[in-house]
Amino acid sequence: MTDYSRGASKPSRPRRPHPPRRRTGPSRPPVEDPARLVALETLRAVRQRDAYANLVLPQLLRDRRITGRDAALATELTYGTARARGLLDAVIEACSDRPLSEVDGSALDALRLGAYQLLRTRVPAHAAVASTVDLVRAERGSGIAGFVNAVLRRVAEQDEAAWVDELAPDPDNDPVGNLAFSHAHPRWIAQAFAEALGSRGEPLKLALEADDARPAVHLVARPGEVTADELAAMTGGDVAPYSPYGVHLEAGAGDPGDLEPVRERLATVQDEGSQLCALALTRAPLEGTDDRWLDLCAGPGGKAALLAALVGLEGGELIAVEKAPHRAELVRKITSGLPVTVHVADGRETDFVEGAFDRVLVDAPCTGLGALRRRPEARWRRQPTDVGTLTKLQHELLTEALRLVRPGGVVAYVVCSPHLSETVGVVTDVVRRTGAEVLDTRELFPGVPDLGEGPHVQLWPHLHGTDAMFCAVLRRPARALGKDASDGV
Ligand SMILES: C[S@@+](CC[C@H](N)C(=O)[O-])C[C@H]1O[C@@H](n2cnc3c(N)ncnc32)[C@H](O)[C@@H]1O
Repeated sequence: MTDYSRGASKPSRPRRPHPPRRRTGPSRPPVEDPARLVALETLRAVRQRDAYANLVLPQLLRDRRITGRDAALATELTYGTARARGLLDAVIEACSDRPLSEVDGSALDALRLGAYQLLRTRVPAHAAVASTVDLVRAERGSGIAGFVNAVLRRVAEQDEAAWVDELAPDPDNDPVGNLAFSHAHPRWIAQAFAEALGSRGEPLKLALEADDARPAVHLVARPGEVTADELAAMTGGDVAPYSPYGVHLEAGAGDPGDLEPVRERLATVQDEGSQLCALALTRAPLEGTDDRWLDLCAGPGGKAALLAALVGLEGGELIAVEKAPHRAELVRKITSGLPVTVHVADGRETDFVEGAFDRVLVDAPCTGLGALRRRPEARWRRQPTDVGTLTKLQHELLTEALRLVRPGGVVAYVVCSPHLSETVGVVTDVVRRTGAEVLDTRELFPGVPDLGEGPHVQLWPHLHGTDAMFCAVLRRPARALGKDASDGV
């Protein structure tokens, strides 16, 4: 039974709270709860200035020298709250006497943080409520604190499953809506997953569940510098199941940037799915020259570093193109010492001559729906209207890649999204326009199970433990490209 110690009375539906008031009384001692304070500040930055939680939080932790258990708690609370926002908001609204749009922004941040602890952590209910209310009181005074207290007490009356039963769409009438609600995904994203999986049942449930869990950190060992076995021994991680260069660290194992092999640039953080897609490009059989590779959308450079290390072992070179100057700088940094030339340019309008490259990677800008585990607030920020703009750019970049690769050369088209418009839709249309040959990409993912009917590869967190990366490998035919090839879309 919920413990309402700290002298609180039985929870009841909140009455209309007082308007925000400036504190006028004697100043209160600062709240000694560094983990929840940085969580709250990060959630505020996400709400107020569209910040990225996974950039703001690590910086705050460093600035305040928060480490160990406090850092782990702050990370769990911040990312968990940001991920579950839609579900939390529905419960908060059901417990409040007003629509969320009328709730003070900082009260809403605190309510989300408190509701997350109540519904999705083992923090005792009284501690979740009291610690959240204390933070609000210290910052905003007792009027808003009273409102937050009252709402959280109502939230605490039921567990997550009971709230889902009460508030989620009926599973018989709207199975996708029901799963979306209970796994804290916007409906349109759950629908996109359902279409890619061909399922509104168990596979969709497993995919959403995996997408809602905290992901393990994956490292990639730099080829020629260290093996995956050595890297695993150095970091205490496990050798990855599919990538010969991959190592998995335990979820929440601390900041991987602090690990010696990462500091020494023997390894970098990279999802195993990304490693496999970059490797698929290198594994496609090729006749003739094979020493000039192109990465057409290179920033921040994870795949460029892996490709450059591999082509460098054979005496070749990688050309990396990136449109955003600051991201091109990141590519320069991560690939320094490797045979790479970085160009700041639009990949659709480079100066390269037609057919200049043997292999080309198009790791195209995308919705990122396949990496929602790693970008906690992204699912609530992305809009269905983003898809159309991106697919146009994806078409144009893939078409240009097929022009820049030599006849007989190969292009890997990769997106971190399972959305069919960004994946099969783009590839099918470009293949139709250009006459490019579609390779059975599954053969370029040796040892990886559950790759479906092909010819393209769609990875999934629940099947492969990777981000939901899509990869299609195409070959430029020896004859001229289709007449529409240079028209784009
Ligand atoms: C999915 S990210 C690439 C990730 C990268 N390959 C890696 O593994 O680190 C897509 C990149 O394409 C860049 N980009 C967007 N539009 C572009 C364009 N027209 N030409 C070249 N790069 C572009 C974005 O700035 C972004 O850095």
